[in-house]
Amino acid sequence: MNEYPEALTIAGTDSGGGAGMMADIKTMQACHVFSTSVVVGVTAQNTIDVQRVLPLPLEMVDAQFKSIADDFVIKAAKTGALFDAEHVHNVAQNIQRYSLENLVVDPVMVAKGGAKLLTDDAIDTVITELIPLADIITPNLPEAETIVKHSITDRESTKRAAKEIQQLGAKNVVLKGGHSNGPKNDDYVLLADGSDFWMSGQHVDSKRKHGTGDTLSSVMVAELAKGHSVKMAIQTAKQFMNEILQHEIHVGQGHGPLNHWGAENSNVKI
Ligand SMILES: Nc1ncnc2c1ncn2[C@@H]1O[C@H](COP(=O)(O)OP(=O)(O)O)[C@@H](O)[C@H]1O
Ligand SMILES: Cc1ncc(COP(=O)(O)OP(=O)(O)O)c(N)n1
Repeated sequence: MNEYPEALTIAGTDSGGGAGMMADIKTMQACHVFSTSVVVGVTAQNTIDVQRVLPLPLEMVDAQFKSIADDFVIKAAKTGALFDAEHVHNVAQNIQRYSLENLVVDPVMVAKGGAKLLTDDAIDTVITELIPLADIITPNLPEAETIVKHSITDRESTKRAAKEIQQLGAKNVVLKGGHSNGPKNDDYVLLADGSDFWMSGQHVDSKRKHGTGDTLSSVMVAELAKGHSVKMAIQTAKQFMNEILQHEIHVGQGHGPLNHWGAENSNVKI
């Protein structure tokens, strides 16, 4: 009988199948990890835009956490879009109630099309309640700027921001460079022991990048669930991203989804 580690995504759905929880589940499947899910909210979304957002009642979120805790052995988990302060608070409480370990926090704020997936007044709750629980946090550049409340313009300010986010309580910080304007897509990593490094990625000029952040953080969750180190999980995630960006699929008319099969016959060890 095959055994697969069990992991959890706590996030919102994307009806278009490219981002959010759908990207998480597809990624973990590609990494040979079994993904369970707590749906925090539902979006009506496609590759063009987000048309509607509906956070679920808190008691339904609680019920899903309980269902999972009653049955599964969750080795690693991640958070994605959490929508508002009430839901961020609820999720932080449930993570502690069920002692979820190996937590990757993707502090999703805005979708690529510009739709808000976190209200402005929820930022403080993310900072005070969720970030301190994170084993790894994976902000993109605008999210990191919102958290540290200053702009990030170069490598020095990137490093300073990562340090500030670590001081808020996240053990390891991956500051993603996908929104930088340069020819490179380097991500900066600051580990719990204070060591740091840059992960490089050649810029891929593509419209089909919907769900990049979800996919990157989900590989980390999958690799942590297998028992790999934080450093290895982060490096594998970047290799996976670099690989699948080379293998576009043509779905939808707007910002198309990534190809989660794209690393199948590659050298990426998943
Ligand atoms: N055009 C691109 N070429 C290469 N790598 C990219 C590109 N866009 C994003 N990435 C990589 O994808 C991952 C997700 O980054 P980013 O797009 O910044 O996150 P988010 O989806 O949360 O905004 C990072 O590792 C980033 O470097
Ligand atoms: C429901 C939902 N969650 C998260 C996102 C954003 O995902 P991300 O990986 O940052 O991808 P882009 O939207 O930036 O392509 C989402 N859109 N929907």
